[in-house]
Amino acid sequence: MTKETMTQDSQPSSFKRLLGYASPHKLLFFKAMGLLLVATAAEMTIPWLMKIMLDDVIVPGLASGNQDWKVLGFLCAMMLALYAFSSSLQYLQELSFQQGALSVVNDIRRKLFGHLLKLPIGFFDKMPVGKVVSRVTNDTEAMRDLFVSVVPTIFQGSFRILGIFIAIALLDFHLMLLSLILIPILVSVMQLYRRLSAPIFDGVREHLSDINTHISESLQGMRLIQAFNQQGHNREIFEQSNEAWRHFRRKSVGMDSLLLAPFTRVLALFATVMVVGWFGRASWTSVVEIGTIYAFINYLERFFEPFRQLSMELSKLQVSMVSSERVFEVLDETPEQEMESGKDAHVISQGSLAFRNVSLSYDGKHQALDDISFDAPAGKFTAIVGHSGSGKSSIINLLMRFYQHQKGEMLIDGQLLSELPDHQLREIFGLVLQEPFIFSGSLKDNIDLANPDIGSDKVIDAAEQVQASRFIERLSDGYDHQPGYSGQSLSIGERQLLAFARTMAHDPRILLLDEATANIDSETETLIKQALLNLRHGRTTIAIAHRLSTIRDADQILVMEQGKVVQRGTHDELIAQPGHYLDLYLAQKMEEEIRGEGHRASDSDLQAEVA
Ligand SMILES: Nc1ncnc2c1ncn2[C@@H]1O[C@H](COP(=O)(O)OP(=O)(O)OP(=O)(O)O)[C@@H](O)[C@H]1O
Repeated sequence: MTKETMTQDSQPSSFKRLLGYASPHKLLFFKAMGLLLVATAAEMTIPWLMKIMLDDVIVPGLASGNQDWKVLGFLCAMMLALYAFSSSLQYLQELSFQQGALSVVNDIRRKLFGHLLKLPIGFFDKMPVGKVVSRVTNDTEAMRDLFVSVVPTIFQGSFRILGIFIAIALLDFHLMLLSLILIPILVSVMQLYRRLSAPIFDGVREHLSDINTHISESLQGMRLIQAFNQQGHNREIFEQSNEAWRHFRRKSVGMDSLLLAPFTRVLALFATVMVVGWFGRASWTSVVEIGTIYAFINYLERFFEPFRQLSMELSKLQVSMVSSERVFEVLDETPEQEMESGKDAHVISQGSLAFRNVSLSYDGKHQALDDISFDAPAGKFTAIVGHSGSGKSSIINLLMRFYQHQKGEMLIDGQLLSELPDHQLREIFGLVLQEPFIFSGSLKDNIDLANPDIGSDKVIDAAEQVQASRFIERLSDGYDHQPGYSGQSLSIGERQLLAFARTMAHDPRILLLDEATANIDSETETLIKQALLNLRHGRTTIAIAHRLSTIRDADQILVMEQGKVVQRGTHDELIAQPGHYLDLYLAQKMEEEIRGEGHRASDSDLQAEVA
């Protein structure tokens, strides 16, 4: 199915679905529609009063030379009062529609964000941050228009058209029948507009979201852009997206002004000619009252007004339908298969882990993990090393249930890991990422993560145990310090220590560490090493290690290569045999020597150790 046909076919169901979101606020919408009906009825009565004033008061008064000023004044006052009444109700109905629409958008945004939080990590691999942001903000905002202007206009327009037909029928039934031919013509043009404009509006939204993606990526990578002198290149990419957006937007404006507005004007002219012709023919046989002609022309003008308004709303309708589809597309993504939170937690007393013939492929083609088996005994330190892309992080991804493996099984204390409810799984594992993420909020907020079981004492205790308290207490506002967006006011080492404190405070049974590769000064490095020792104490630990110097004390080291475990043993065992580990070890030693860090192991030490 092409995108175009998909957009066409899915619109009615999106429309229905969107209306479904209005149902919790139906009272507000019914109130708004009631007000709109009364306001429109009051407004529609004005030409009829005018007809009465002309035909029954003014014309007879002119003929008899005796105007009835009292009735004339009364009718004028009635018309003014009706006009004021209808205008006030119009204001109130707009207010109610706006309130209803804001509530609907609020509900959709809440649902969308809640849904995003449950989506598997794989979804975010496919969809860039900017696009996701665009769906939660711009697209939901565009959906608001549907309730604020499209639905009220359709409703009011239909009511007006019906009222006008009744009024015209009362004035001249045959002419009403003749006017009916205008309806299928107008409806067909609107259909044509809908078909032609859907892909154009889709293009507008798509390019807008490309612009957002590009802006958000550039802002996140601003340091790199400036450091690599990429400003010009970035501006070019941005200008391309912006130009593409302008192209589609211009097309959409062209559609509005070319197709709809002139067409309704031509049709209105044709209708006026038809009416004049009709009355011209009628006046040969009967005397037509001037008020009737006035009312007729007035109603006929009003007849085109709803179509003109509807045609203007059609573009908004298209935008909101396209936006709704984009929002529903995200809502229809299957959330991570959630193990029921009510399900009984398993008893995990030891925290031993085992992989049995586990395989994982992210894309169905390339094996990231290929038939992996190992045991990580309770309370012991298991380190994983290997070249970049060998599959180290994939092991952590599977344990945290960020991705689903295709073969094999993972066990925790001899029970299937897949049977553990989500909430228990995430409590058991403490994850420390290579690049610690710092949320906006205070240092305390970043340690307790709003967990009600973690009080201030526990926060301070955790920070002390991993030695983060040293830098925190040096700050004038201590634990209340706001480290800024992504923790920018903290050094890399401080961010690491803060992440350790966070994990320590949550007291997990099993630690999953992705060791930081960033260069930190030797004082911070010593601090971090000590903090890690404290953090690992009494916990099963699986650590991805990039620097072999940090894993000499590991109880076992798994060496990975192209998704397989190719060697396993302790540091001493592994450097005593040829293989990947020894190669890695020698390469790193050499690198340290070259960087002048060889004071820890001179050439002769190295050779002695290897021998
Ligand atoms: N989200 C993903 N989608 C598709 N492929 C992925 C994804 N994550 C990793 N891969 C691929 O799976 C393989 C193993 O990646 P993994 O991240 O586990 O390696 P790693 O040893 O941790 O590498 P590094 O040390 O560079 O972090 C690589 O070929 C990688 O390109």
